[in-house]
Amino acid sequence: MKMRQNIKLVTVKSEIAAGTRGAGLGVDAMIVASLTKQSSFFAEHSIVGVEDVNNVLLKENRFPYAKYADGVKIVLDRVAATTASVMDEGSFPVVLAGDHSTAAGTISGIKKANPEKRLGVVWIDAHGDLHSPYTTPSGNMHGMPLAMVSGSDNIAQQVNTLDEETIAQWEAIKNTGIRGAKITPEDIVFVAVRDTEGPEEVFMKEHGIKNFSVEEVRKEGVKTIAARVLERLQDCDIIYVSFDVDSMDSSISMGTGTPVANGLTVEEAKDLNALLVQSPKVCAWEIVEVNPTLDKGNTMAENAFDILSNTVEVLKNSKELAPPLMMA
Ligand SMILES: NC(=[NH2+])NCCC[C@H](N)C(=O)O
Ligand SMILES: [Mn+2]
Repeated sequence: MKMRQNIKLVTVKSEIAAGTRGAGLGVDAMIVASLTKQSSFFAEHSIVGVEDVNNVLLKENRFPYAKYADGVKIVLDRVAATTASVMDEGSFPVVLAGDHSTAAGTISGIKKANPEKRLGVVWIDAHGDLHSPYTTPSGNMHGMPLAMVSGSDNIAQQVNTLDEETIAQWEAIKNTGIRGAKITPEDIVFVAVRDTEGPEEVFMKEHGIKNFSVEEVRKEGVKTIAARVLERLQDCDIIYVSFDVDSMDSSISMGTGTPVANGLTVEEAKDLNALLVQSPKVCAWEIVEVNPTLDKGNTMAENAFDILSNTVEVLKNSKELAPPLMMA
């Protein structure tokens, strides 16, 4: 069975790790966008839904430096289990999620299904999402997925003092899917990152994490950048691409929780994702952080849906590794 002929949409309407409310509505906003565009995309692909625990937002948060960590752990476990089983059955996971913390669940699931494989990550985002509870400026766990999966506390850059319970939650989160780190920081490549804090910057430097800036993308062209991204991950066996819509410019749409100026255009983001998924090593793709409650009209979701449907179309028509991935 060919994975790419068997796309599985994994929907995760979770928003508890974002600081602003509404990202949980992002998936439905993309479905609305597909209807506006009279597309049958959501009828053409099978969908598996991961249940959220957004009701925890009605309760008091107990972890100031890892907000709703116990709820985040529940969602990550579910996303990891679903991603692993989608891959085990020979399907290709396309994850549509609310806040970006879910990416840690996806990565954990990929690694669970492919424990012997070296996994590389392409992170297209305005943010580095490399914080731990020890360094976070906000306590919002959507700023932490890459630390979760690389097992990084970044203690050298510690700014927050944690209580025992927060430490226990964080340790549990780092062991999602399989025990310990799923990736090494050296196997992360950033595109369009332009809003980072000191501890993240030190960490990036320490581990030689390359960011292809928006300026570089514009100067060298999307095609060259896609090739350079993949070249940096050439020693990885499989690759996961994570697309945060805040990688795009905030003047196009404010429909995301943490918008940042000077981002990618919709066309650049669309072309970049399409070029990346043509690599046979790409084994999962994710789109996150659409928040229609912050938008004018449904602009962000409409752009996100264009990128989603185009990426899936290109995926289906491109070569993949010989199945099963374990043997490749
Ligand atoms: N996935 C995201 N939108 N992340 C935004 C993170 C912003 C900031 N670095 C923080 O940790 O609070
Ligand atoms: Mn992000």
